[in-house]
Amino acid sequence: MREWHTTTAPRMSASRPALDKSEAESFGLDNWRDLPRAQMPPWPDYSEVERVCAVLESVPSIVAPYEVDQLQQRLAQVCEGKAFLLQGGDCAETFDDNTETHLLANARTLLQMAVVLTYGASLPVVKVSRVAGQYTKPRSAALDALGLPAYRGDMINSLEPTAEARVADPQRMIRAYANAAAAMNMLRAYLGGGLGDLHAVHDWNRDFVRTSAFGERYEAIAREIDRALAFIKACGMTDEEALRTVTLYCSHEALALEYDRALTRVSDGRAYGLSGHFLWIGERTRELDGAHIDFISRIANPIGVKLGAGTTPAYVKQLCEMLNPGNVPGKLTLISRMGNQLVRDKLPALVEQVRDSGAKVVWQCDPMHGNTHESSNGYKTRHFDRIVDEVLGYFEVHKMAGTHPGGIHIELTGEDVTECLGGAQAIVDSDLPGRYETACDPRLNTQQSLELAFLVAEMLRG
Ligand SMILES: O=C[C@H](O)[C@H](O)COP(=O)(O)O
Ligand SMILES: C=C(OP(=O)(O)O)C(=O)O
Repeated sequence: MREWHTTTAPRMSASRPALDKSEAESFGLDNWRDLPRAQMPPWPDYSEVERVCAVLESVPSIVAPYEVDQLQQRLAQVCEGKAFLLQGGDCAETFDDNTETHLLANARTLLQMAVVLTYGASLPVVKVSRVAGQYTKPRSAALDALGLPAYRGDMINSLEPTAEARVADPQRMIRAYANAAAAMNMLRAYLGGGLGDLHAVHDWNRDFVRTSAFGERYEAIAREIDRALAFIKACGMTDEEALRTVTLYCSHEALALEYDRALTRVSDGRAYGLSGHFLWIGERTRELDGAHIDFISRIANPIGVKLGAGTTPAYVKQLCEMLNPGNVPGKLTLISRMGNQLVRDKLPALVEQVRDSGAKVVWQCDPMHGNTHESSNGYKTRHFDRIVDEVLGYFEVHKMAGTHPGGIHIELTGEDVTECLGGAQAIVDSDLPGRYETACDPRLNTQQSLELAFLVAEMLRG
């Protein structure tokens, strides 16, 4: 817990499922069931869903309430302009890729980006991974290009292109829970054991340092960190524990509401969605009178909502009132994803509305989802230049408004994939088939992610 050491012990009371229907009702935890619901998984047999949920209601949760509260406090720092939020990970986690290698590679990439941002911008960085639950995907169309039911994430159906594999299977929620629990268990073990140890920043990616133009810049930062560590040690000020350990929070889109509801627990008189620390609602499911916004309004977690280019100031006003009636800093994150061509036109009115109303929000930029196109050879891709340009536009808008550009939200992987174009490796259309491995949308690879971190650190300094 490098950045925010506290002397007060966290609250450790255990959480439990709602005692009965009336307690659940008092929190409104099931109101969403009677509301219109976009992107409903096409469950063939709802009684099977209910049986699965009964199991999930009694299992240990993925995260603990005190961690959720702690994240909200850290996001309050972001809200006040004293920290930066870095969120990233796979577009869609898969059961097959839930391996030690993949999880560590993704975590390392996020931690490296955080080092670049922390050092480059002299700001604490709150690190949130898209992990341990990012198993559902909203889709634009019910059928895919082959005419099969669309893949909706491993929690719902299988990517395998057969009609049988694409049937929504409630048992997959149990597998998603087991995979999420295993992922968190492993990440906690490695993070506690020194995965993010600042003394080892040189070792995190020797290949990257050897092969990338940005490797030398990264190594230069690592050398400076070494010197700074030697200095504070010489002054007798080293808090070894703070330098060795790091907190990485987990997050996912709250899309399959049955899953997130079944993992909701009560603690100290509040209902927590303990399937993850941070849950967000996507662009396709954010209707104010819809099921998703209702469910997320009932839980005590810090929450986010994606905002596309069609979002109006009136919508944002209502959203803030509904999701953060107490105007608590760190509770609500607004994630703009407008595309580089629209961010400068559409975001200012939203930022000004929020600023003028006094609503306390964390602003975050997702420069991925508004910048997707099809390559000449038929791959869903994104160009690095457009991603950078959207982040630039987002910084410009906040500079004009005098508000804090609180964070970024990225789809990335620590693998050397070829899914997004451009960057220092100058990936072009014909490179895409080389390692195009995503289950849904294209992710930045390690080099592109670090390159972006350097550019964002410069924007934050500027
Ligand atoms: O990750 C976001 C969405 O799930 C994804 O962009 C939807 O993709 P589609 O338009 O191919 O359905
Ligand atoms: C689906 C996602 O984004 P959006 O809702 O912004 O399209 C996502 O982040 O996975």
